[in-house]
Amino acid sequence: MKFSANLGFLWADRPLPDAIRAAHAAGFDAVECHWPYDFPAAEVKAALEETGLSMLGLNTRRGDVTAGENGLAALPGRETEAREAIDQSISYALAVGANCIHVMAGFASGQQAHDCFVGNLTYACAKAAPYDLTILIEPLNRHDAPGYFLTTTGQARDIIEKIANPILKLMFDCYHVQLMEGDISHRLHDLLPLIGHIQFASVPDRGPPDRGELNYGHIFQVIRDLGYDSPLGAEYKPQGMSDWDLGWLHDAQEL
Ligand SMILES: O=C(O)C(=O)[C@@H](O)CO
Ligand SMILES: [Mg+2]
Repeated sequence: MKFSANLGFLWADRPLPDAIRAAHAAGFDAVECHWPYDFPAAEVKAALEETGLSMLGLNTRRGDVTAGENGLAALPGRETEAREAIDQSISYALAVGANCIHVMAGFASGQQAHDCFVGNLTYACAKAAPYDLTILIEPLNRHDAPGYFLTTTGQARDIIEKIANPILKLMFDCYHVQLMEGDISHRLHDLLPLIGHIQFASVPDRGPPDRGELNYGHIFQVIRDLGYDSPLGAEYKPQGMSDWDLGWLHDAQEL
């Protein structure tokens, strides 16, 4: 199996080009990031070319982070900013050769927020379609992101089916799904046609996948047996030296 290092959490203390080099040295097959915009795309692209890794995905910017914002796309009245963020993410993705853009919804609720999110995602799909990019939406769990608009795979499925554009897909983050809904194996099976990317971390501490309440040895085999062969995103937060032991990676790459 193949694995992507999420550089929003792994080697996050380094400039993004150096984090890409570290992921390559550690044996990852690909990388992905959160918000790369502070780093010149040319430097990121050069590090990708030097290592041979591809950048799987990046997120739209969150808005006013100092005010606690976590995305703009479901915020009624903020459509102009949300669409600028989408445009920015597409430009950056094209500059570095990234495949997927995660359009972040933000903290909101209700029908107006739903309609706003659908409108902005429809815009994102129309803008991304000529470039063979995938637009992702990701349910986040209520412990880490209380008040976030998108929280369950059912809600994401409804939105994806309503927009009905094949480039709009689900980011299935096993960590968030376990915290909100559980039943990971059945959900992976049922949602497979809608899934554009899979991420993972231990539950509940968001550490490496070789501990916690989920058995990733089993889940990785379920994913493999489903015929899903894209790299899986290691999106976890190492907290101590032992969390940098990547034995799990080399074992899972043999599956
Ligand atoms: O938190 C996650 O999970 C992510 O995948 C981020 O990109 C969004 O906050
Ligand atoms: Mg995630």
